[in-house]
Amino acid sequence: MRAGLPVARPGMTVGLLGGSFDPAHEGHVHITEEALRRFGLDRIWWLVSPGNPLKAHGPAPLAERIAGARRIMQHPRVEITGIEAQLGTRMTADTIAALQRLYPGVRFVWLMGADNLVQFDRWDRWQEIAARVPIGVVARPGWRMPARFSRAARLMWRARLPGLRARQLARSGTPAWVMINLPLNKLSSSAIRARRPKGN
Ligand SMILES: Nc1ncnc2c1ncn2[C@@H]1O[C@H](COP(=O)(O)OP(=O)(O)OP(=O)(O)O)[C@@H](O)[C@H]1O
Ligand SMILES: O=C(O)c1ccc[n+]([C@@H]2O[C@H](COP(=O)([O-])O)[C@@H](O)[C@H]2O)c1
Repeated sequence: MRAGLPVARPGMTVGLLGGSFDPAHEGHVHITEEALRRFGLDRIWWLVSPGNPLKAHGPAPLAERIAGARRIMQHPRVEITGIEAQLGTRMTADTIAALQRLYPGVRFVWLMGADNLVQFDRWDRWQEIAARVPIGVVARPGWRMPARFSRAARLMWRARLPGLRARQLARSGTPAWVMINLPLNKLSSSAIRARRPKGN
């Protein structure tokens, strides 16, 4: 195990929530707590990303975003990490491949809000991601239907599990994905940034 990386034993189920977290907010906390429970995960690791490859403008400095995430998300089974910066990966497919090499026997699940499923087919090697790990999608206000009818969802339709089987997701063969409905939370980082006084 590389120094500074979180610990996980073979057999454990670990959800990965990647994001800019610029800044982290209660919506992230809410989906994390729900995902732990609804997908029956042992751990969730937040992967605070060096920067979304599809976004033109870089986010706030990584250390600042990690510190903000640690202030808001405090849970014994949740770890806030800068794994992608540590591993030198930027594309999710590379991050997952590296984690699977580093943690043999750990069952990873990729977590995302429904808005991310809508653009998932534009991610680098997205089908490789779906072949590597099951995917847990959580509903987000305004995005449930666009996600359901997205290109990625259509192409992966046969791999979809019904919501009632969400707890089996981590132990399912791939490709497998499920979209769960939660009490919705309207918060977003962009709305928080838009409310900030200019220059902050
Ligand atoms: N309120 C929410 N409900 C459901 N999913 C959410 C919510 N907020 C964030 N997510 C999900 O959390 C992950 C990380 O989100 P991210 O850091 O991009 O925050 P964001 O609020 O979506 O930011 P931005 O508004 O800048 O796009 C993504 O998969 C996103 O879909
Ligand atoms: O690998 C890709 O091509 C890719 C394209 C867009 C987004 N992602 C990942 O999706 C996660 C959510 O990104 P964001 O910026 O919407 O918070 C984050 O982990 C990004 O690295 C990954």
